[in-house]
Formats: sequence, structure tokens, C-alpha cells
Amino acid sequence: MTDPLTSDHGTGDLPQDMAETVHVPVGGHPYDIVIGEGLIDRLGALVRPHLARAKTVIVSDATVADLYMERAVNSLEKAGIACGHIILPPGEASKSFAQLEQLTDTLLDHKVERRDCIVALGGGVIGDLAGFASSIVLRGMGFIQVPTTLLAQVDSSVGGKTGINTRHGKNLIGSFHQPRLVVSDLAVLDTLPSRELQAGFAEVVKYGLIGDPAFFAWLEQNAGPVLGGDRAAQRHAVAVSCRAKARIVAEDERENGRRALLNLGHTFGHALEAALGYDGRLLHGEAVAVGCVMASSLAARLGLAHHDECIRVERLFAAAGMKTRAHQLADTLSAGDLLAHMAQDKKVENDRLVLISGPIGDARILRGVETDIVAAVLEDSLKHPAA
Ligand SMILES: NC(=O)c1ccc[n+]([C@@H]2O[C@H](COP(=O)([O-])OP(=O)(O)OC[C@H]3O[C@@H](n4cnc5c(N)ncnc54)[C@H](O)[C@@H]3O)[C@@H](O)[C@H]2O)c1
Ligand SMILES: O=C(O)C(=O)C[C@@H](O)[C@H](O)[C@H](O)COP(=O)(O)O
Ligand SMILES: [Zn+2]
Repeated sequence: MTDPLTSDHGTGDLPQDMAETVHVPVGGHPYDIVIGEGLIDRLGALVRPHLARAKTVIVSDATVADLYMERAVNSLEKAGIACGHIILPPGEASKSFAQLEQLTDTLLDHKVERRDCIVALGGGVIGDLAGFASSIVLRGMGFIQVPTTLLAQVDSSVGGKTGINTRHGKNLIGSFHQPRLVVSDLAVLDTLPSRELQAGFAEVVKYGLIGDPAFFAWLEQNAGPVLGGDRAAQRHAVAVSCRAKARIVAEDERENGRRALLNLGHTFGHALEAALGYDGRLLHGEAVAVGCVMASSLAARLGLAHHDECIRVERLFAAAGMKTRAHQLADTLSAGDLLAHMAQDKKVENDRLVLISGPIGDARILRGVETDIVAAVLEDSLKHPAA
């Protein structure tokens, strides 16, 4: 059987105008991810078979709506689907109780029914928020993901984690609620600011680190094309990432084991995001990049990874133009604060941190690592090189 994590790392084996499908065989509610170009204009035909009646509501943010809402609505209407739309402010701050309340009330104003599907058109913020709303409105409706960032196409639109942030931390209120369909139009990546492409790239690198060293090596050679808009390279990065995530989620939908690998670098990363207050200074993917460098440095300290592998990890993020150390993010960060935030992440069991680290391609879950060692990793990342 072909291992989807290690299969072919060439690109260009599929004509660029042809869509490909990755199946997510998650128990009870399997679905497809359709990846291709120009799919926004085919949205109506793609979505129609998943709707119980010809009505939907599109949820988006203001930036994405300006760019793509009209085309999405036209396509749905051409397929005979009536659609309302709800537009929220862009940015991580929208993953809040306030926006959730606003969104759920507005969905009810639209007279949605339980058998209806909401369409989330946007990045991970819209997907997480609209996905969560759809899991609680009328005790659970359907939803369809139309991810418009690289990060959302490779990660957040797949797997059914939905949620919002609270003052206690990232994603602490949420649900597992799988979409009925994911439609990833690669052409929308052309309008994505380069900083957002880089943030998505961090989650792509993660798939190399957690099971696919050949993909990591491919990314070392192809970071430039992926970030520079080379469509074949982007298609390959999205498809390989989706196949990897589909396999893990199908094996462990509720994160009782292996799925925690998808959290590589996130316990560190979420602490950085919480410490900086979700105000746009630090994007999720940027936090994941620094978090993955910290995780690999932890692995080296524990004797699980070789120093050369840490260098490769940091070098790849740096080559993508990303910050790799906490001291580059803000002067206000401290190891003590970060440790306190880490202790509130979901990867805590019986007061003990569960961290994921390890050599390239062979990440593993570590329970109860000594706080002193974690603190040393944080201090090291916070230290200015000149100091
Ligand atoms: N549910 C999951 O499994 C999962 C996985 C990874 C990340 N996440 C979550 O995803 C969120 C981050 O998602 P994100 O990085 O997509 O951020 P985002 O949703 O904030 O989008 C980034 C920015 O790009 C803009 N944008 C989106 N698409 C665009 C396009 N095609 N052209 C121009 N601008 C566009 C948006 O308006 C926004 O300002 C975080 O909250 C993170 O926790 C969830
Ligand atoms: O799908 C998953 O599982 C992930 O962990 C993917 C992560 O990239 C994502 O950031 C997720 O939202 C983090 O989940 P959390 O449970 O740590 O909040
Ligand atoms: Zn993430």
C-alpha cells in the first residue's frame, strides 16, 4: 500500500487545470477535499450535492468578502442555491465569544434550519469560528469549508477542530465538528499577502517534521517556489499536507493519541500567541515556526535529536523569511509568563505538560518533561544573541 506521507515528491504530474480529490475517511462522516484552480467559480456545482435544500449562508471576513464573495454568490445562485452572507472583521480577535454571539444570532436571523449547511469562506479564523457556530446552532448544522489562506488549505479546514479563544488561552472553547466538504481554490493564494503565505508555510513544514522527512527535504529545495506563487509547487504542498492530515485524523479523530502530533510546536506557539494578546503582532503560523524550533531544541536537549537537525529546522524557517526565536518577536516576553500560559494549554495532563518534539520526520509525544528543561529552552529562545 502506498504511504500517503512518503509517496512521490515530484510535482507536475497533474495538469494544473484539473482538480484532485483527497478523501478524509473519518469514522461516520467521511468527506472530500477538492483541490484545484478556479474552484470558487464552480462552488455551486460542488456544494449542491451536499445541501438538503437549495439554501445556504456564507460566512466570511471583510477582506476575503471584498475579493471573493461576489464570485462565490454568483456561482451558488447559478446552481439554483439561494444564499445569504455574513461578514465579520478579519483577524484572530474575531475568534471570541462576542463574535460568536453576533454570528449565531445573525444565522438565526437568516432562518437557518438544522439540515442546512453554512459555507465558511476565509482563513482559519473564519473556519474555526463558523465551524464552531455550525456545531452549536440548532444543536448542530452542516458546514462546508472554502479555505482561502495557505494555512487553512493545508490544515485548519481539515479535521474538524473548531473553536474560539478566551482570556485563558487559545482554542479553549470549541468542538470537534467535521465539514461535509472542503473546496480549496489554489488561485486565491495569489492575493494572499506574503506574510500570510509564510505563516501557512510553517504548518506545511510541520507535516515534514511529523512523519515525512522526504517532504521536509523537498521543502528545503522548494520553499522559494511555494512562497513565490509557483502553482505546481503550491498544489503539491497543499495535496501532500492534506493527505497527511487526512490519514492522521481518520486514525484518531478526537486526539486520543497520534493526532497530538499535529500539535508539534503548538504548546510553545500557543503560549507565545496568548502572551502577545492575539492583536495581529504574531500570526498563528509565525508562532508555530518559533514553537517548532523550540520543540527541536528541546529534542536536542533531551538527546532525542541531533544538533544538525535543529539547524536544518531553523534554517528552513529562516529561508522562508520567518522569525525563529522568541527574542525577535517582542521585548516583553518572559519564560515565566510563557510557562504559565503553557500550563493552560490542552496538552496538560495531571499537571504535566505533554510536548511533542523529536528528530526530522520522527516527532514523538513526551509526557511530563521537567519544567527546568522546558524553561531552559524558552530562556535560550528569548536570549538576544549579543547578550
Ligand atoms: N482548526 C484547526 O485545525 C486549525 C489548524 C491550524 C490553525 N487554526 C487556526 O487558524 C487561525 C489562523 O488562520 P489563518 O492563518 O488562515 O488566518 P486568518 O483567517 O486570520 O487569515 C489571515 C488574513 O488573510 C486574509 N485573507 C484570507 N484569505 C485571503 C486571500 N485569499 N487573499 C487576501 N487576503 C486573504 C484574512 O482576511 C486575514 O486578514 C488561527 O486562529 C489558528 O488557531 C486552526
Ligand atoms: O488538527 C489538529 O489536531 C491540530 O492540532 C492542528 C493545529 O495546527 C491547529 O493549530 C489546532 O487548532 C490546534 O489545536 P489545539 O487543540 O491545540 O487548540
Ligand atoms: Zn496550528
